[in-house]
Amino acid sequence: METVRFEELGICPEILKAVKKMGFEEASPIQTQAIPAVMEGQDVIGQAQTGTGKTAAFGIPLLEKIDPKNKKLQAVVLCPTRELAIQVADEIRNLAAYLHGIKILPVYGGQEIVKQIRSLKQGAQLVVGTPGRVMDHMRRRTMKMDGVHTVVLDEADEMLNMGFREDIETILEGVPEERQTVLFSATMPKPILDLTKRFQKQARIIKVTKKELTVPNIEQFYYEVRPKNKEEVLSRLLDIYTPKLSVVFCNTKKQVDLLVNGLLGRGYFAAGLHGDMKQTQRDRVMEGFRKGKTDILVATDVAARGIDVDEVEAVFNYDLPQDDEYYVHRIGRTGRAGRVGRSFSFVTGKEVYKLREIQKYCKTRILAQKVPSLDDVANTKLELLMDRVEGVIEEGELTSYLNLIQSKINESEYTSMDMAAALLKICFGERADGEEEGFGDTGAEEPGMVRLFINIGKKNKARPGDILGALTGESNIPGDLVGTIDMYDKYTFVEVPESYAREILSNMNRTKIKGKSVAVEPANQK
Ligand SMILES: Nc1ncnc2c1ncn2[C@@H]1O[C@H](COP(=O)(O)OP(=O)(O)OP(=O)(O)O)[C@@H](O)[C@H]1O
Ligand SMILES: [Mg+2]
Repeated sequence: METVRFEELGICPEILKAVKKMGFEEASPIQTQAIPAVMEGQDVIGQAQTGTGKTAAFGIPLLEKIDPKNKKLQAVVLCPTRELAIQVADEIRNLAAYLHGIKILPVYGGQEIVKQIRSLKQGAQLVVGTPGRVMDHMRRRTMKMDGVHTVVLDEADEMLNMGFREDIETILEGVPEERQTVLFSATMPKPILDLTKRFQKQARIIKVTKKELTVPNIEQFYYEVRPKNKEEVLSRLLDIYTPKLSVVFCNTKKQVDLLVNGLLGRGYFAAGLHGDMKQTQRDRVMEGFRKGKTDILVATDVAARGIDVDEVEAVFNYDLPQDDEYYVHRIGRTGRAGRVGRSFSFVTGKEVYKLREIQKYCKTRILAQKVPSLDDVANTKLELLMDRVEGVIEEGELTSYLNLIQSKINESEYTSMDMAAALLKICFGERADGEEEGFGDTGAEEPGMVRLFINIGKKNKARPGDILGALTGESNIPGDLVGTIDMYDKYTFVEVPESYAREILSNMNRTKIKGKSVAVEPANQK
C-alpha cells in the first residue's frame, strides 16, 4: 500500500500541525491503514516492522477519541517497560502539542507513587503505564477505569506473554466491556494471536506485509567469536564502524555490568541499563544516551522493545537472544524511520545453528564476517584522521601554521612531506610504521584484563619494578594481579584486572615514577 498524506486521513487540524512540526511528511503504511480503523472504533491488531511509526498509528486516533471537556480517565496505553512508557507518553504529548485540555500521564514502577497520585487527581485523560503500576493505582482507586473507552497494548505479543498475561487480564477486567482494544507489535507469534480473541471483539488484523520481519535498511552481520574475545572484537568493530550511538545487548545483568566496566576501562563512553538498577539511575542513563553523552548503551532486553533513539547506528548482540522475536526487536533499535543501520551478532560454537534458525524466522540474511584485525582497525583510524585533515584544510585559517612550516623548511633539509609524515606519526603514536604487526593483540587473550598505555616520558629510566611499585602503591592493586608489563621503545603497556582499571586511570595521572609525571590511558582509546 502506498503512503498517503496525513491530510487525507481525516485528522483534526491541531494534530496535523503537530505532525508537521514533528517533521513527518507522509503517513507510514501502518499509519495509513490503522489510523482510520482505530478512529472508527474497531478493535485492531496492527503489525508492522520496527521503527515504522506504530506509536503515532495508535497515538493519533487515541487523541482524536479523547473528549477534552471530560476530565475522567478515558484511555490507557500499556507498555512492557518503564522507559517505553515514558517515551510513548512523550511522543503522544508531542502529537497533542496544539490540543488544549488533554492531559497525558506516564505511570510506572520505581517512580514516587505519591507524586503520581497527585498528578492523577488533577485529572489525566490518557495514562501510559506499565501493568504493575497501573494495577496498583486501580487497587488504590487512584485510577478509575469506569470512563475508559480505549485500551492499547503496545508490544502486544510481549504483553500477552506469560510474564504479563495475568496482569493484563486483571486490568482489562476492570475496564468496561464495550471498550475498544487495540494491539500493536512488530512481531505477532501464532500462539499469541490465538489468544487475542479473549480480549478483543472481531478484531481487524492490519498487517503491513513485508517478506522479512526485520527492516531491509539494517545490514546484518555475524561473527564467530570465542567468549573471552567478545570484548576485544566489540571494540574493534566500534573503532572500525564508528557508530554515532550503539546499543549492545547482553543476556544477563551481570554481563551488562562486566562489559560496561570493560568498555570504560578501554576508554569508551558506555553505560548500563538493566532491571536491578534504581529507577533514578535508569532515567539518568537513558537521558545521557538520548542526549549523546553516552555513546554506548549496554543493556539487557529491557531496552529491546520500542526504544526509539534517532542516532543509534549499530546494534550488537553480544550474546545471541534466547527468542527469535527478540532478535527482531533488538536490531530494530537501529534503522528507524527510514534511516540506515547495522547489526552485529556474536555467536560462539553451536550458537551458529541458533543463528540459522533466527535467519529462517526473520526471512532475512545475516552475513558471516571475519573479525577485523588490528591492522584493519589501525587503517580505519588513519583514514578517519586523514578525513579530519582534509576537513581542516577546507576550513582554512592555516596561515600561521604554514608560516611555521615554511620557516622550518628554510632552516633545515626537511620537505613538507617529511613534516606531514612526522606529525601524523606523533598523532597516531601506536602505529610506528607497521613494525609492530599484531601488536597489542595479546591484550584480548587474557579474559578480565585491560591493557593500559603508560606514557612515562622520554627521559624516564623507569624499569618494570618501578612501574609495578607505582601501580600497586597508588591503587591498592595486589602486585600479583598485574599482568604483563611490556616496554617497547618509549611505550609502556601494562595489563591489569579491569576492576582496577578505572581506579588506576583516575589515580595515575597524579602519580610520579622516578620523579617524573606519567600519563595513563586505555590502550585502545578511540
Ligand atoms: N510518518 C512519519 N514520518 C517520519 N517519521 C515518523 C513518522 N511516524 C513516526 N515517525 C518517527 O519514527 C520513529 C519510530 O517510530 P515508532 O517508535 O512509533 O516506531 P514503532 O513502529 O513503534 O517501532 P518499534 O516496533 O520498535 O516499537 C519515531 O522517532 C517517530 O517519531
Ligand atoms: Mg513502538
